[in-house]
Amino acid sequence: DDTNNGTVPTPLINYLDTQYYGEISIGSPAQMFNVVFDTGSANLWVPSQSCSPFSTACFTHNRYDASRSRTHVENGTGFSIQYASGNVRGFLSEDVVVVGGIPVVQVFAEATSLSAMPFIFAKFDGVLGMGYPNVAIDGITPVFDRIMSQHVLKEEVFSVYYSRDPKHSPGGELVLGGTDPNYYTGSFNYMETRETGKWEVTMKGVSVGMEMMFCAEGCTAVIDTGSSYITGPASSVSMLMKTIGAQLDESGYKVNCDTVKKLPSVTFHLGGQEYSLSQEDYILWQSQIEGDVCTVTFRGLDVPPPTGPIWILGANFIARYYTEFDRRNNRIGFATAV
Ligand SMILES: COCCCC[C@@](O)(c1ccccc1-c1ccccc1)[C@@H]1CCCN(C(=O)[C@H]2C[C@@H](N)[C@@H](O)C2)C1
Repeated sequence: DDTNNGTVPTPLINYLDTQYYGEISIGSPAQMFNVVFDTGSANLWVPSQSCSPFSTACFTHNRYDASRSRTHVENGTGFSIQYASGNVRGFLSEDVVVVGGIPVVQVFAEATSLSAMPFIFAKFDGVLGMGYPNVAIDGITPVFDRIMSQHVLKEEVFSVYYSRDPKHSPGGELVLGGTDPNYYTGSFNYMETRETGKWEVTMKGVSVGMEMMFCAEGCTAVIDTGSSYITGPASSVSMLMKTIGAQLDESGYKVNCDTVKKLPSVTFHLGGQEYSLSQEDYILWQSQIEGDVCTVTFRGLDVPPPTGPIWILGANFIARYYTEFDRRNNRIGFATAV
Protein backbone atom coordinates (compact mmCIF):
# COMPACT_ATOMS: atom_id res chain seq x y z
CA ASP A 1 0.00 0.00 0.00
CA ASP A 2 1.38 3.33 -1.05
CA THR A 3 0.73 4.89 2.37
CA ASN A 4 3.92 6.79 3.12
CA ASN A 5 4.32 8.94 0.01
CA GLY A 6 5.71 7.14 -2.98
CA THR A 7 7.39 4.33 -1.09
CA VAL A 8 6.15 0.87 -0.19
CA PRO A 9 7.69 -1.17 2.60
CA THR A 10 10.05 -3.91 1.40
CA PRO A 11 9.31 -7.23 3.14
CA LEU A 12 12.46 -9.12 4.12
CA ILE A 13 13.10 -12.84 4.30
CA ASN A 14 14.71 -14.15 7.49
CA TYR A 15 16.89 -17.19 6.87
CA LEU A 16 17.63 -18.89 10.19
CA ASP A 17 17.99 -15.55 12.01
CA THR A 18 21.36 -15.11 10.28
CA GLN A 19 20.57 -13.78 6.81
CA TYR A 20 17.95 -11.07 6.17
CA TYR A 21 17.31 -9.93 2.60
CA GLY A 22 14.67 -8.39 0.35
CA GLU A 23 13.82 -8.02 -3.33
CA ILE A 24 14.82 -5.21 -5.73
CA SER A 25 14.66 -5.03 -9.51
CA ILE A 26 17.30 -3.88 -12.00
CA GLY A 27 16.73 -3.16 -15.70
CA SER A 28 13.84 -2.91 -18.13
CA PRO A 29 12.11 -5.28 -18.21
CA ALA A 30 12.70 -5.85 -14.49
CA GLN A 31 15.25 -8.46 -13.47
CA MET A 32 14.61 -9.45 -9.80
CA PHE A 33 17.35 -9.87 -7.19
CA ASN A 34 17.45 -10.64 -3.46
CA VAL A 35 19.85 -8.31 -1.65
CA VAL A 36 21.05 -7.69 1.89
CA PHE A 37 20.35 -4.03 2.82
CA ASP A 38 23.69 -3.36 4.47
CA THR A 39 24.36 -0.24 6.58
CA GLY A 40 28.00 -1.38 6.86
CA SER A 41 28.77 -0.74 3.18
CA ALA A 42 27.63 1.69 0.49
CA ASN A 43 27.77 -0.08 -2.89
CA LEU A 44 25.23 -2.14 -4.81
CA TRP A 45 26.44 -5.30 -6.53
CA VAL A 46 24.68 -8.32 -8.00
CA PRO A 47 26.10 -11.37 -9.84
CA SER A 48 26.70 -10.82 -13.56
CA GLN A 49 25.48 -12.91 -16.51
CA SER A 50 29.09 -12.70 -17.68
CA CYS A 51 30.54 -14.30 -14.55
CA SER A 52 32.76 -17.30 -15.19
CA PRO A 53 30.90 -20.64 -15.03
CA PHE A 54 33.66 -21.80 -12.63
CA SER A 55 32.50 -19.23 -10.05
CA THR A 56 30.04 -21.55 -8.31
CA ALA A 57 28.73 -18.83 -6.00
CA CYS A 58 27.92 -16.74 -9.06
CA PHE A 59 26.35 -19.58 -10.97
CA THR A 60 23.93 -20.57 -8.21
CA HIS A 61 22.40 -17.08 -7.93
CA ASN A 62 20.32 -14.74 -10.09
CA ARG A 63 22.54 -12.91 -12.57
CA TYR A 64 22.06 -9.50 -14.25
CA ASP A 65 21.97 -9.71 -18.04
CA ALA A 66 22.81 -6.30 -19.56
CA SER A 67 21.86 -7.48 -23.04
CA ARG A 68 18.26 -8.04 -21.90
CA SER A 69 17.80 -4.52 -20.51
CA ARG A 70 16.88 -1.64 -22.80
CA THR A 71 17.84 0.89 -20.10
CA HIS A 72 21.33 -0.54 -19.55
CA VAL A 73 24.22 1.99 -19.91
CA GLU A 74 27.75 0.67 -20.41
CA ASN A 75 30.45 1.74 -17.93
CA GLY A 76 33.10 -0.99 -17.55
CA THR A 77 35.18 0.55 -14.74
CA GLY A 78 36.74 -2.16 -12.57
CA PHE A 79 35.26 -2.85 -9.12
CA SER A 80 36.33 -4.92 -6.13
CA ILE A 81 35.15 -5.00 -2.50
CA GLN A 82 36.60 -6.89 0.45
CA TYR A 83 34.46 -7.96 3.42
CA ALA A 84 35.53 -9.28 6.83
CA SER A 85 35.44 -12.58 5.00
CA GLY A 86 34.73 -12.84 1.32
CA ASN A 87 35.49 -10.63 -1.65
CA VAL A 88 33.73 -9.60 -4.84
CA ARG A 89 35.24 -8.45 -8.15
CA GLY A 90 33.57 -7.18 -11.31
CA PHE A 91 32.85 -4.07 -13.35
CA LEU A 92 30.45 -1.13 -13.18
CA SER A 93 27.22 -0.76 -15.15
CA GLU A 94 24.32 1.68 -14.97
CA ASP A 95 20.63 0.84 -15.11
CA VAL A 96 17.25 1.57 -13.49
CA VAL A 97 17.08 0.08 -9.98
CA VAL A 98 13.72 -0.10 -8.16
CA VAL A 99 13.79 -0.23 -4.33
CA GLY A 100 10.57 0.08 -2.28
CA GLY A 101 8.70 1.10 -5.42
CA ILE A 102 11.10 3.97 -6.17
CA PRO A 103 13.06 3.87 -9.48
CA VAL A 104 16.55 5.39 -9.58
CA VAL A 105 19.19 5.41 -12.33
CA GLN A 106 22.01 3.72 -10.46
CA VAL A 107 25.67 2.84 -11.02
CA PHE A 108 26.21 -0.63 -9.59
CA ALA A 109 28.71 -3.47 -9.94
CA GLU A 110 28.17 -6.62 -11.98
CA ALA A 111 30.07 -9.26 -10.02
CA THR A 112 32.08 -11.59 -12.27
CA SER A 113 33.84 -13.36 -9.43
CA LEU A 114 32.55 -14.10 -5.92
CA SER A 115 34.71 -15.93 -3.37
CA ALA A 116 33.17 -19.32 -2.76
CA MET A 117 33.49 -18.64 0.96
CA PRO A 118 31.10 -17.37 2.17
CA PHE A 119 28.93 -16.70 -0.89
CA ILE A 120 28.07 -20.35 -1.62
CA PHE A 121 26.12 -20.13 1.67
CA ALA A 122 24.35 -16.91 0.67
CA LYS A 123 20.59 -17.29 0.22
CA PHE A 124 20.60 -13.82 -1.38
CA ASP A 125 22.13 -12.70 -4.68
CA GLY A 126 23.86 -9.43 -3.83
CA VAL A 127 24.34 -6.54 -1.43
CA LEU A 128 22.74 -3.09 -1.46
CA GLY A 129 24.87 -0.80 0.69
CA MET A 130 22.85 1.65 2.85
CA GLY A 131 25.96 3.38 4.19
CA TYR A 132 27.08 7.00 3.71
CA PRO A 133 28.56 8.08 0.35
CA ASN A 134 32.06 8.53 1.78
CA VAL A 135 32.41 4.78 2.32
CA ALA A 136 31.31 4.03 -1.25
CA ILE A 137 33.96 2.39 -3.43
CA ASP A 138 34.82 4.24 -6.70
CA GLY A 139 33.00 7.30 -5.27
CA ILE A 140 29.68 5.96 -6.59
CA THR A 141 26.58 7.76 -5.26
CA PRO A 142 24.73 5.18 -3.13
CA VAL A 143 21.14 4.12 -3.85
CA PHE A 144 19.62 5.92 -0.83
CA ASP A 145 21.36 9.17 -1.79
CA ARG A 146 19.88 8.88 -5.32
CA ILE A 147 16.46 8.37 -3.73
CA MET A 148 16.87 11.36 -1.36
CA SER A 149 17.76 13.65 -4.29
CA GLN A 150 14.36 12.84 -5.84
CA HIS A 151 12.60 14.46 -2.83
CA VAL A 152 9.91 11.77 -2.71
CA LEU A 153 10.52 10.76 0.90
CA LYS A 154 8.44 12.27 3.73
CA GLU A 155 11.56 12.05 5.92
CA GLU A 156 15.15 11.36 4.87
CA VAL A 157 15.30 8.21 6.98
CA PHE A 158 15.02 4.47 6.54
CA SER A 159 14.03 1.90 9.16
CA VAL A 160 14.70 -1.78 9.65
CA TYR A 161 12.71 -4.53 11.37
CA TYR A 162 14.30 -7.99 11.69
CA SER A 163 12.04 -10.77 13.00
CA ARG A 164 13.48 -13.03 15.69
CA ASP A 165 11.62 -16.16 14.79
CA PRO A 166 12.10 -17.55 11.28
CA LYS A 167 8.54 -18.85 11.39
CA HIS A 168 7.09 -15.32 11.57
CA SER A 169 6.18 -13.72 8.28
CA PRO A 170 7.51 -11.37 7.06
CA GLY A 171 11.00 -12.12 8.26
CA GLY A 172 11.57 -8.39 8.43
CA GLU A 173 10.81 -5.08 6.75
CA LEU A 174 12.71 -2.12 5.29
CA VAL A 175 10.83 1.20 5.20
CA LEU A 176 12.20 4.10 3.13
CA GLY A 177 11.06 7.52 4.33
CA GLY A 178 9.71 6.62 7.75
CA THR A 179 9.09 3.91 10.35
CA ASP A 180 6.44 1.16 10.64
CA PRO A 181 4.55 1.32 13.97
CA ASN A 182 3.39 -2.26 13.41
CA TYR A 183 6.84 -3.43 14.42
CA TYR A 184 7.78 -1.39 17.49
CA THR A 185 6.27 -0.21 20.76
CA GLY A 186 7.02 2.88 22.83
CA SER A 187 9.06 5.81 21.62
CA PHE A 188 12.41 6.11 19.93
CA ASN A 189 15.60 7.02 21.75
CA TYR A 190 18.03 8.81 19.45
CA MET A 191 21.78 9.22 19.45
CA GLU A 192 24.03 11.22 17.12
CA THR A 193 26.27 9.31 14.75
CA ARG A 194 29.93 10.14 15.12
CA GLU A 195 30.95 12.66 12.48
CA THR A 196 32.75 9.93 10.54
CA GLY A 197 30.00 9.55 7.95
CA LYS A 198 29.31 5.99 9.10
CA TRP A 199 26.39 4.40 10.90
CA GLU A 200 28.31 4.32 14.15
CA VAL A 201 27.77 5.83 17.61
CA THR A 202 29.77 6.26 20.81
CA MET A 203 29.10 3.46 23.27
CA LYS A 204 29.57 4.13 26.99
CA GLY A 205 30.04 0.54 28.16
CA VAL A 206 29.07 -3.10 27.94
CA SER A 207 27.69 -4.81 31.05
CA VAL A 208 27.22 -8.51 31.76
CA GLY A 209 24.48 -9.00 34.33
CA MET A 210 24.89 -6.02 36.65
CA GLU A 211 28.65 -5.69 36.13
CA MET A 212 30.23 -3.22 33.65
CA MET A 213 32.88 -5.34 31.98
CA PHE A 214 34.01 -3.66 28.76
CA CYS A 215 34.33 -0.30 27.02
CA ALA A 216 34.07 1.49 30.38
CA GLU A 217 36.16 4.36 29.02
CA GLY A 218 33.92 4.57 25.92
CA CYS A 219 34.29 2.99 22.49
CA THR A 220 32.66 2.90 19.04
CA ALA A 221 29.60 0.82 18.15
CA VAL A 222 28.69 0.24 14.49
CA ILE A 223 24.96 -0.44 13.89
CA ASP A 224 25.23 -2.91 11.02
CA THR A 225 22.19 -4.41 9.29
CA GLY A 226 24.55 -6.52 7.16
CA SER A 227 26.10 -8.40 10.08
CA SER A 228 24.44 -11.53 11.42
CA TYR A 229 26.00 -11.31 14.86
CA ILE A 230 27.45 -8.95 17.43
CA THR A 231 31.22 -8.63 17.21
CA GLY A 232 33.59 -7.11 19.69
CA PRO A 233 37.34 -7.03 20.29
CA ALA A 234 38.50 -10.66 20.44
CA SER A 235 39.93 -10.32 23.95
CA SER A 236 36.70 -8.79 25.30
CA VAL A 237 34.48 -11.37 23.61
CA SER A 238 36.60 -14.28 24.81
CA MET A 239 36.37 -12.89 28.38
CA LEU A 240 32.60 -12.51 27.95
CA MET A 241 32.33 -16.09 26.69
CA LYS A 242 34.34 -17.40 29.63
CA THR A 243 31.92 -15.57 31.95
CA ILE A 244 28.93 -17.35 30.43
CA GLY A 245 30.74 -20.69 30.12
CA ALA A 246 30.80 -20.80 26.33
CA GLN A 247 33.33 -22.92 24.42
CA LEU A 248 34.79 -21.88 21.05
CA ASP A 249 34.60 -24.50 18.31
CA GLU A 250 35.11 -24.29 14.55
CA SER A 251 31.70 -22.71 13.96
CA GLY A 252 31.67 -20.23 16.85
CA TYR A 253 30.90 -20.13 20.57
CA LYS A 254 28.60 -22.81 21.98
CA VAL A 255 26.94 -23.26 25.37
CA ASN A 256 25.23 -26.26 26.89
CA CYS A 257 21.54 -25.70 26.13
CA ASP A 258 20.66 -26.72 29.69
CA THR A 259 22.42 -23.61 31.03
CA VAL A 260 20.70 -21.14 28.66
CA LYS A 261 17.89 -20.03 31.00
CA LYS A 262 20.41 -19.05 33.69
CA LEU A 263 22.62 -16.93 31.39
CA PRO A 264 23.05 -13.23 32.27
CA SER A 265 21.77 -10.42 30.07
CA VAL A 266 24.34 -8.40 28.10
CA THR A 267 23.69 -4.63 28.13
CA PHE A 268 24.98 -2.00 25.70
CA HIS A 269 25.02 1.56 27.04
CA LEU A 270 24.16 3.82 24.10
CA GLY A 271 22.96 7.43 24.04
CA GLY A 272 22.08 7.54 27.74
CA GLN A 273 19.97 4.38 27.49
CA GLU A 274 20.67 0.75 28.35
CA TYR A 275 19.95 -1.79 25.61
CA SER A 276 19.85 -5.28 27.10
CA LEU A 277 19.88 -8.56 25.28
CA SER A 278 18.58 -11.54 27.22
CA GLN A 279 19.65 -15.11 26.57
CA GLU A 280 16.90 -15.73 24.02
CA ASP A 281 18.12 -12.66 22.12
CA TYR A 282 21.72 -13.81 21.88
CA ILE A 283 21.45 -17.60 21.83
CA LEU A 284 20.68 -19.36 18.52
CA TRP A 285 18.96 -22.58 19.62
CA GLN A 286 19.05 -25.21 16.88
CA SER A 287 17.53 -28.67 17.30
CA GLN A 288 19.72 -31.05 15.37
CA ILE A 289 19.76 -34.81 14.94
CA GLU A 290 22.59 -35.29 17.37
CA GLY A 291 20.73 -33.08 19.90
CA ASP A 292 20.20 -29.36 20.50
CA VAL A 293 23.02 -26.96 19.69
CA CYS A 294 23.08 -23.55 21.39
CA THR A 295 25.27 -21.02 19.57
CA VAL A 296 26.15 -17.69 21.16
CA THR A 297 25.63 -14.99 18.51
CA PHE A 298 28.77 -13.06 19.48
CA ARG A 299 32.03 -13.22 17.55
CA GLY A 300 35.49 -11.83 18.27
CA LEU A 301 36.68 -9.47 15.54
CA ASP A 302 39.69 -7.19 15.89
CA VAL A 303 39.37 -4.15 13.62
CA PRO A 304 42.75 -2.38 13.45
CA PRO A 305 43.07 1.30 14.50
CA PRO A 306 42.16 4.00 13.56
CA THR A 307 38.75 2.42 12.76
CA GLY A 308 38.95 -0.07 15.62
CA PRO A 309 38.68 -1.23 18.25
CA ILE A 310 34.94 -1.39 17.66
CA TRP A 311 31.84 -3.34 18.56
CA ILE A 312 29.50 -4.22 15.68
CA LEU A 313 25.83 -4.57 16.64
CA GLY A 314 24.20 -6.74 13.97
CA ALA A 315 20.97 -8.60 13.27
CA ASN A 316 20.52 -10.11 16.73
CA PHE A 317 20.60 -6.59 18.25
CA ILE A 318 18.35 -5.06 15.57
CA ALA A 319 15.84 -7.91 16.02
CA ARG A 320 15.34 -6.73 19.61
CA TYR A 321 15.59 -2.98 18.92
CA TYR A 322 13.75 -1.62 15.86
CA THR A 323 16.21 0.79 14.23
CA GLU A 324 15.68 4.10 12.41
CA PHE A 325 18.62 5.44 10.39
CA ASP A 326 18.19 9.21 10.04
CA ARG A 327 20.31 10.84 7.29
CA ARG A 328 18.65 14.25 7.75
CA ASN A 329 19.81 14.56 11.36
CA ASN A 330 22.74 12.13 11.25
CA ARG A 331 21.33 10.10 14.13
CA ILE A 332 20.13 6.58 14.90
CA GLY A 333 16.93 5.82 16.81
CA PHE A 334 16.02 2.64 18.68
CA ALA A 335 12.58 1.50 19.83
CA THR A 336 11.59 -1.83 21.35
CA ALA A 337 10.72 -4.24 18.52
CA VAL A 338 7.50 -6.23 18.85
C1 LIG B 1 21.64 -9.70 8.33
O1 LIG B 1 21.98 -10.44 7.15
C2 LIG B 1 23.37 -10.47 7.05
C3 LIG B 1 23.80 -11.19 5.76
C4 LIG B 1 24.83 -12.25 6.13
C5 LIG B 1 26.21 -11.59 6.33
C6 LIG B 1 27.29 -12.68 6.37
O2 LIG B 1 27.08 -13.38 7.61
C7 LIG B 1 27.18 -13.66 5.20
C8 LIG B 1 26.79 -14.94 5.49
C9 LIG B 1 26.68 -15.90 4.47
C10 LIG B 1 26.96 -15.56 3.14
C11 LIG B 1 27.37 -14.25 2.85
C12 LIG B 1 27.47 -13.28 3.84
C13 LIG B 1 27.86 -11.94 3.40
C14 LIG B 1 29.19 -11.68 3.04
C15 LIG B 1 29.55 -10.41 2.59
C16 LIG B 1 28.58 -9.41 2.43
C17 LIG B 1 27.24 -9.68 2.80
C18 LIG B 1 26.88 -10.94 3.25
C19 LIG B 1 28.73 -12.10 6.42
C20 LIG B 1 29.76 -13.21 6.61
C21 LIG B 1 31.17 -12.60 6.60
C22 LIG B 1 31.32 -11.53 7.68
N1 LIG B 1 30.26 -10.55 7.44
C23 LIG B 1 30.55 -9.31 6.92
O3 LIG B 1 31.69 -8.89 6.73
C24 LIG B 1 29.40 -8.39 6.58
C25 LIG B 1 29.38 -7.11 7.42
C26 LIG B 1 28.40 -6.28 6.63
N2 LIG B 1 28.54 -4.86 6.91
C27 LIG B 1 28.66 -6.59 5.17
O4 LIG B 1 29.33 -5.49 4.57
C28 LIG B 1 29.53 -7.83 5.16
C29 LIG B 1 28.88 -11.11 7.57
